[in-house]
Amino acid sequence: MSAIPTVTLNDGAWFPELGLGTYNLRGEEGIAAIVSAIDAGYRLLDTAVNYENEREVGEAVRRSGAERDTLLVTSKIPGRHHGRQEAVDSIRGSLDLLGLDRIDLHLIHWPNPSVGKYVDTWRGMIEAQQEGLVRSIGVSNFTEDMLTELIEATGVVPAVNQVELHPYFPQAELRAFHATHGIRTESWSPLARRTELLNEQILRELAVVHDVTPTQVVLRWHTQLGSTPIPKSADPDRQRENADVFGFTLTDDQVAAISDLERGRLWDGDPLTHEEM
Ligand SMILES: NC(=O)C1=CN([C@@H]2O[C@H](COP(=O)(O)OP(=O)(O)OC[C@H]3O[C@@H](n4cnc5c(N)ncnc54)[C@H](OP(=O)(O)O)[C@@H]3O)[C@@H](O)[C@H]2O)C=CC1
Ligand SMILES: O=C(O)C(=O)[C@@H](O)[C@H](O)C(=O)CO
Repeated sequence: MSAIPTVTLNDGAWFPELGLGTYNLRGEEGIAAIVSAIDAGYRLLDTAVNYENEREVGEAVRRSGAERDTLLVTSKIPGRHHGRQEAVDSIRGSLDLLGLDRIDLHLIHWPNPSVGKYVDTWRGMIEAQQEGLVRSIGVSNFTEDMLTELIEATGVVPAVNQVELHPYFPQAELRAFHATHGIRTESWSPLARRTELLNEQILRELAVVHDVTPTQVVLRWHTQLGSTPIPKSADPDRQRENADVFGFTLTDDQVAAISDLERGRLWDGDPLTHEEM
């Protein structure tokens, strides 16, 4: 397997083209799963206050023996920590749990528009970045209008927007907006949480054409769209399979055929209404 390639974010930081989701990876089993992913070559680890596993992620970083600067840890501010000072305090809390002296990428987990504090939260993130608590700052589940509001209010463009994105919900318009503004797209639930997606006929056919698995076809589709997928797997074999997607290339027609699976969001994840405290 070749190394996972990287891109450069709008703040100059490096960022992998594929990472590991860690939702539900907890306890000793969770630590072992994260260490096995690092051993397999993963460099980007995605956690959040609300996953209640920041301690495990930090422990996995230490146990892996990998040089700290070769790893990139992402965490996220939950809705109940929205507000300028609350955001800085939340980041300090994440640093304590992780046991790290820096978070590489910090995101606002959900905009929670009914609370009306995401711009203040963003100002707190900017302060935390200036203090050196976090290297890069970004958001998750933000719409074009919300991104525009942050940029107009502060002049600081989020480095990343992590959103629901998979072949059933390719998010073409939002990705185009990101491209225009230099925001890196990151795909959550990139495998659509192993729903019926992996049995789709087109994915099975393309897997045969490229001598890979349907999962690898999906993950390559993400990277060719210019988005960083963060598949979660607790299984070392599936982790290796998921990271080994840079040795083949889908044609433009094949990318388009996968995008044709579009049918919309799969869960209650509309940023205009979803409240995640
Ligand atoms: N910002 C946000 O609001 C959100 C962020 N996220 C982030 O995105 C990450 C990924 O999303 P998630 O919802 O976990 O869903 P994924 O789309 O990554 O799917 C995970 C599921 O797929 C299975 N799986 C993984 N690899 C394979 C494979 N090669 N073959 C077959 N099955 C496989 C896993 O099982 P197994 O472990 O047994 O391999 C697990 O059941 C999360 O862990 C989290 O970090 C997720 C939701 C929202
Ligand atoms: O896993 C996450 O990061 C989440 O935010 C999830 O709770 C996500 O919001 C979800 O499952 C939406 O239905």
